[in-house]
Amino acid sequence: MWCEIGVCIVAFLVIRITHWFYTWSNPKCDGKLPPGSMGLPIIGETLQFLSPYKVHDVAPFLKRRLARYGPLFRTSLFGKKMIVSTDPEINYTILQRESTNFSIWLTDSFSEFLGEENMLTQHGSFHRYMKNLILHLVGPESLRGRLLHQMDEATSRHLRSWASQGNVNVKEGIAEMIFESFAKRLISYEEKKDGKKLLDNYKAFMNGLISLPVNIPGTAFHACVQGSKNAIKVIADIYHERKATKIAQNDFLDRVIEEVEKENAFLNDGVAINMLFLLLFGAFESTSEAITLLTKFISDHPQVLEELTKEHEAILERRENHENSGLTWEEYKSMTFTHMVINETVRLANIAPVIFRKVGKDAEIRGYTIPKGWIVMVAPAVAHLNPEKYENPLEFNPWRWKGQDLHSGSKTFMAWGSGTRLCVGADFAKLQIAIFLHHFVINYRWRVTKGGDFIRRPSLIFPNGLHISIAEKQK
Ligand code: HEM
Repeated sequence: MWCEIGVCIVAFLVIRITHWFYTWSNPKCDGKLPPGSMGLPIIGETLQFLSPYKVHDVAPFLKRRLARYGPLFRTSLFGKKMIVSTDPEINYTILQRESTNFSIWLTDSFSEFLGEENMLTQHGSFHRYMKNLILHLVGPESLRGRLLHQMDEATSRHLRSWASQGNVNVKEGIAEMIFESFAKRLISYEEKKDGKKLLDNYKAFMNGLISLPVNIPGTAFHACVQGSKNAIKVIADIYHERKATKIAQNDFLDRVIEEVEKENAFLNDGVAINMLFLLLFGAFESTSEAITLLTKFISDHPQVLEELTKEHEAILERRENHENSGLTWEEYKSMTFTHMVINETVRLANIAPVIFRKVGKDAEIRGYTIPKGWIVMVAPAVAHLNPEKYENPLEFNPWRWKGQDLHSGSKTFMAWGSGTRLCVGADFAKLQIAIFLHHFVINYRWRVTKGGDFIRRPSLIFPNGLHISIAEKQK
């Protein structure tokens, strides 16, 4: 009898598990789902998606499914049901329809600590208000005014210090440089003086940002959550102290507190602190990745370095007072080849290789249903590396941008995003890259000594940094 009961239990379990597998693999939908595979229950195809590769090419995960299912397919990643779009038209439509059908979605690592009160998940008038507020910090007016001068001074000072050391890891050196000047401008934080390890906590946060959401000590996800909590705590302490003491520091935090204290204020303490945290993260990590990759590219392509040097030396020659005057906005705007190099770098870097949106209501696209509650993963990197749009797409060739509009995106160039969520820091990042190049190519001799290899998961990682030897040019 026990034996029969045992057989019944096993049979029951087999049926339940088979049923579970079946319903997982064939999700219900009022319409026709795009083709694809949901992978294993819960983990879906996350491990395949995160498996590292070493070329600036379309991720093998996407390539294989694109070949098998076409540009729109279903899968499951990070425990969520997903539709992946690699098609530029569909990507564009989805990113334009933010707030109506497709709202922003953050991986569990992000939302775990940001909660509901964060600027990224805001919509409509509140989102527009936040964007305008941030533009006071990094918009063209601010860049043309104080920031250009501050960034110019900080960059030239850091490069001099690199040269006095003789060697530097560009990835770390640039990240520290941008972190230092941006944290100062944002909340008057100085790592050396305040010593609260804000930068280290950011690094822990970034390392686990795209990882399986397993919050157990020892996992990247756990370190990520801890790092973000610690970083937010440092920022919150600075915020509350400033609010209590009311001692103005002439930084962005003064402005934020002014907004919070307005009658009927849009902004509250929680959103303000999260915004400061996100801005500092956005500012230094992405821009330092772009500059590191760019340094590697120009080291591998001497003719690009030569053309850049010509452009920047010509700027100096046109200046009336060579020695003392810093870079001007007009000079920056005249850097046509530099902007071609920046576009080519961000096209290949694919710093944001995928962008996520949550589906608010069922949508029909090309005869398929994108069901409410699912996540859409837009992959602009596929268009950036499409040979039909970019000849020899894996080649670093800034000249391909000649004669093209260098300052706006398109369906096949979305390195800065598209639609209402277009990167608010794009002008800041481009200016920082241009200022770096200006000093780097005019004043220094340098060569790569170590590192420069990268992996993608699919975000860009430099496991060994990029080390250069550097010395001032003899004039
Ligand atoms: C090379 C550098 C950078 C790249 C490639 C980049 C790329 C992007 C992309 C693709 C988006 C759109 C995300 C989406 O649609 O969900 C975005 C949004 C954003 N970026 Fe950047 N970014 C860079 C630098 C910066 C900098 C320097 C800052 C801050 C100073 C910044 C702040 C932001 C913010 C706050 C958003 C959200 C905008 C919104 O929700 O409306 N980014 N960025």
